[in-house]
Amino acid sequence: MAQKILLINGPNLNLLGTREPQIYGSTTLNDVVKQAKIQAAELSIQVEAFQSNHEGAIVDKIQAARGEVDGIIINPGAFTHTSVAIRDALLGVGIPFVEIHVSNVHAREQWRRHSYLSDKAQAVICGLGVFGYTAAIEFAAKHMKVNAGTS
Ligand SMILES: O=C(O)[C@]1(O)C=C(c2cccc(Sc3ccccc3)c2)[C@@H](O)[C@H](O)C1
Repeated sequence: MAQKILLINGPNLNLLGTREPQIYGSTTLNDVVKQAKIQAAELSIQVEAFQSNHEGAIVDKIQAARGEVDGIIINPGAFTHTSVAIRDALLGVGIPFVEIHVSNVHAREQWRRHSYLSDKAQAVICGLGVFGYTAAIEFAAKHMKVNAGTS
């Protein structure tokens, strides 16, 4: 039974690879998603990718994933540090999730060190650059349960 993972990227990540390469690298989000899907397919995992600059759209996507996916990989971007709504949506649907950050948020501004999600995440990956997405897919393949609703 193939696993299905929802990959969510938050605000401004559509600009990944186009600006601030010294912090976020030069790989575009499109390339990250392409690579994630190739890697996942080799692990018999289907990846659905979603990016939005809007908090409510991310909440709606998480709610719609209930019973549909076995796990969520989320880079919330700036919403990491602000969004109780995304926290509540993730807790509400009960889908295990991995929080990922391209940069090492703990080596940056103080305010980036707080996440509204980390204490509820299965894992938090940060500072690995876009390899963090690769690591997250590998983790998901091994640790995210197959949801009965996705048979
Ligand atoms: O490191 C991350 O992946 C992070 O989640 C990603 C972020 C992020 C995502 C996209 C853009 C930007 S800032 C930016 C804006 C335009 C062009 C390039 C970078 C920050 C930060 O808001 C977070 O604090 C950290």
